[in-house]
Amino acid sequence: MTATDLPGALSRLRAAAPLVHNITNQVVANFTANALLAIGASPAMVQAEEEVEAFVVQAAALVVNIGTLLAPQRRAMQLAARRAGEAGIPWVLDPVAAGATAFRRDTAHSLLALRPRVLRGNASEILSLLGEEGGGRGVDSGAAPERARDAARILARQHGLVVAVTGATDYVTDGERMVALENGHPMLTRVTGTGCTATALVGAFLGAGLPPLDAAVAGLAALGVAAEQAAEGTAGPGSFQVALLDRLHGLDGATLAARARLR
Ligand SMILES: Nc1ncnc2c1ncn2[C@@H]1O[C@H](COP(=O)(O)OP(=O)(O)OP(=O)(O)O)[C@@H](O)[C@H]1O
Ligand SMILES: Cc1ncsc1CCO
Ligand SMILES: [Mg+2]
Repeated sequence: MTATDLPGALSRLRAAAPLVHNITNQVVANFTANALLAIGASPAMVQAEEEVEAFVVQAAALVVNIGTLLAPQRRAMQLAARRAGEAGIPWVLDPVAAGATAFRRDTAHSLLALRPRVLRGNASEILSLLGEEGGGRGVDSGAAPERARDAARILARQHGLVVAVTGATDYVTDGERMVALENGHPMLTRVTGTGCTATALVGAFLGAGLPPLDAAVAGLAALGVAAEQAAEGTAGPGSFQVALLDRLHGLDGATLAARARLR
């Protein structure tokens, strides 16, 4: 995956308009649904354990995010992830605050065992999944993404998936290749749920049929470039958040390729 592949990835997403099934947290449900619509996907937030298996098979991809985890929701996540695996529907895991409590840690590990195609977290979350001290504070990272690069590579190999660690620089690895992305803007840390949005966008590219590494790079690049554009001339987090939706909607392939800083 190089910057020149990004326009094709974006057109593919918009042509497919994939139905993305989200089981996510109550903080970001509205914003991530809007971000998915803005980029050209079709979001649905469906989390009752009674219906997630019947729903997920209608979707192109599943996004699982443990941000405001409750026991019934955890059961729904496990049911949906297992069914997605059986049906060959790709899914992405966001292990929000995985190191903070045993409940989150155990849930994240049980979901990892169900083989998501992509795991996306901040550095503290990725470190904690490998049993290392990640220094997280609640949902926020206390470590630089560079510290979690090795952990990401090991987790990717152990579980046979793609791991994306986000921060000032994002790193995406399948255990062999390592792509670094230098897009984004500090304002992304002043609005809640931008990591969750990154995860959902990765889900949209998975749903468009991209291979996991390409989907992760495309999702993070799209968010990073849209955020840079959104930050131009906004006064603070409120207007930035609104501008981010506008920029995801207006994002074009040529601009994405020109502004993406991949190495
Ligand atoms: N200092 C920074 N400069 C530029 N971009 C950043 C910076 N920090 C984070 N980002 C970007 O912000 C987005 C969210 O990443 P982050 O690592 O903050 O996720 P997170 O901690 O899971 O967030 P949340 O829990 O609020 O959803 C990513 O696209 C990342 O590249
Ligand atoms: C603030 C917050 N608390 C639980 S999930 C969430 C959204 C960012 O991860
Ligand atoms: Mg997060």
